[in-house]
Amino acid sequence: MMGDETSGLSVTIPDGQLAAQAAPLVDKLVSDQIASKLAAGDPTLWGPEAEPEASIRLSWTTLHKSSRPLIGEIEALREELRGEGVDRVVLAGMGGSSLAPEVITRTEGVALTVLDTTDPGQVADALAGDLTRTVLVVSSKSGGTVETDSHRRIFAKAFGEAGVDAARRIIVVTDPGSPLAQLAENEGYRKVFLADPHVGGRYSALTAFGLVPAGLAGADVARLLDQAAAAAQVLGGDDADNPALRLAAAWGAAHANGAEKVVLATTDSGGPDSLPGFPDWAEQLIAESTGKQGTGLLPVAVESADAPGFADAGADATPVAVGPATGAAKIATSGSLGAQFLLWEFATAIAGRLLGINPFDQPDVEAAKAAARSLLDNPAALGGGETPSTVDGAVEVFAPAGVSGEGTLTDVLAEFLATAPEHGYLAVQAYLDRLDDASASLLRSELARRTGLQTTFGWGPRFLHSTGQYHKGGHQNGIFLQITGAAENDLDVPDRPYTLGKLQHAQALGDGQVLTGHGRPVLRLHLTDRAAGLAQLVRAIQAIQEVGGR
Ligand SMILES: O=P(O)(O)OC[C@H]1O[C@](O)(CO)[C@@H](O)[C@@H]1O
Repeated sequence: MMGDETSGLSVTIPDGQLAAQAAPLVDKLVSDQIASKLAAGDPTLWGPEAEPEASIRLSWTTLHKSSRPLIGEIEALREELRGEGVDRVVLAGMGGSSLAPEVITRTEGVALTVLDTTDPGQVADALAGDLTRTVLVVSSKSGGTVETDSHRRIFAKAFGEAGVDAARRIIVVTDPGSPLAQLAENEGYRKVFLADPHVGGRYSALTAFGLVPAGLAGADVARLLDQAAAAAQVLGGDDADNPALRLAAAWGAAHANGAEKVVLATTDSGGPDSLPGFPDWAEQLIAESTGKQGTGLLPVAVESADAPGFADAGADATPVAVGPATGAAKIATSGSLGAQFLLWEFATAIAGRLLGINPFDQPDVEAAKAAARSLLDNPAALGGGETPSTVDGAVEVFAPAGVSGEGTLTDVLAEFLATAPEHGYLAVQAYLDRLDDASASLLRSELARRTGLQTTFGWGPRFLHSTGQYHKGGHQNGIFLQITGAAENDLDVPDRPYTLGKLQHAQALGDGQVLTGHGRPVLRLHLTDRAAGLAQLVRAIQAIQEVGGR
């Protein structure tokens, strides 16, 4: 039964100029009946080339109905597990297989341990929790994602060592017929939830990928579907007030004016409509959907509406508030989480039409995976062959061509940052532990403030399944600061010829190679002591006086 949720959805465009530029685009979308056609699953909206993919990717518009039967199954399993004293949920999944459950559980204040990392320390911390009370949800649409498979192997072994029957503690979410579905059957895993294969990973928030881990952790996932159901009624309407048409048109108009970055901040922090972490989810949706063929929208998730990048956004960026329109916001969206999931999905798919790209493929993601694989196959290329151009304290410098990489860390950074083109961007990519090395994320605002560049921050390899597509496929005006760190205690991946630390290192070097192949500058800073190196890095950034005359 449906709840009595109203969508409460709205998109406001406080910037008068942007609103005026978006209005004719909205009118055109209305007269072309794009909203109703999208809601009805019309695969022709993105042109003939995109049609084959679109025809198997549009079931997300009706998940508020088709996912309903899942709720009872999830609740029954949750009760069964609780009855056995199992109340700690660990989720192994990358990108679309973990970002939605993370934002759902954060919004509801429910505990979920998310593993979307290859950092040995972070995985070891998750293993150190009480395994007798733990259930592992292994989520992978393709069933072949190396990070997720590694987590499964490591946990299966650890359960066994703790005297826990691993097969009873592993729940799988995957697509029908995937290698993981087969493996789960062979291993006798407790339960397999098969998701709708006609929904891509980044549109899968309301499929089993979003609902199972969040529901097992205790989130009210039925309410989420009620919220989406109320929103669906509004979002499928060919009406100039349709919030998805307004959002897509505003992005499209801004992009046409050279503002290809959308800066995302939640602005109702702690309030009744607070959606903590929503920008991290939206980041994948927007970047993987639109960042291709040299165009796209670069999402820049920032700390708050007061943060550099949002408060002082220049002509190349549009600040978007998730929540009330505060400060410099040029666009603001509000509504419940279930409603906003659907709003942003509709808006992103429609923006894809305005930008002339297929919003359902991710043509450049595979390149980094292949580069990492080939490095793992050739261990000599991974280990120690490179010589740093400089070592400053706990930081080894590996500079790109054209940057001397000499002098102090501050000199190196200033020289590197000066390579950014006007209205380019800086991507900070930290292959570290996002809990123990959390202070690394502070580098984003420090660098944005000093450079005036739109600056993204991503944990590696998590961002490879999110903004990674855009960095290779989108507007080619980024510069890349990679941070890697020594792994104090590495972890073996059972029955694999590599450790987690080696995999993490290969992922960083592999993605660096691919970016370099695209002609992008990549500076890698390797921290031989993580805490000391991070502290040193903050001080070095604070000492930067001037970057390329900015
Ligand atoms: O669910 P899977 O198949 O493990 O993939 C995880 C993520 O990896 C990507 O394919 C990109 O690498 C995403 O689109 C997806 O959400």
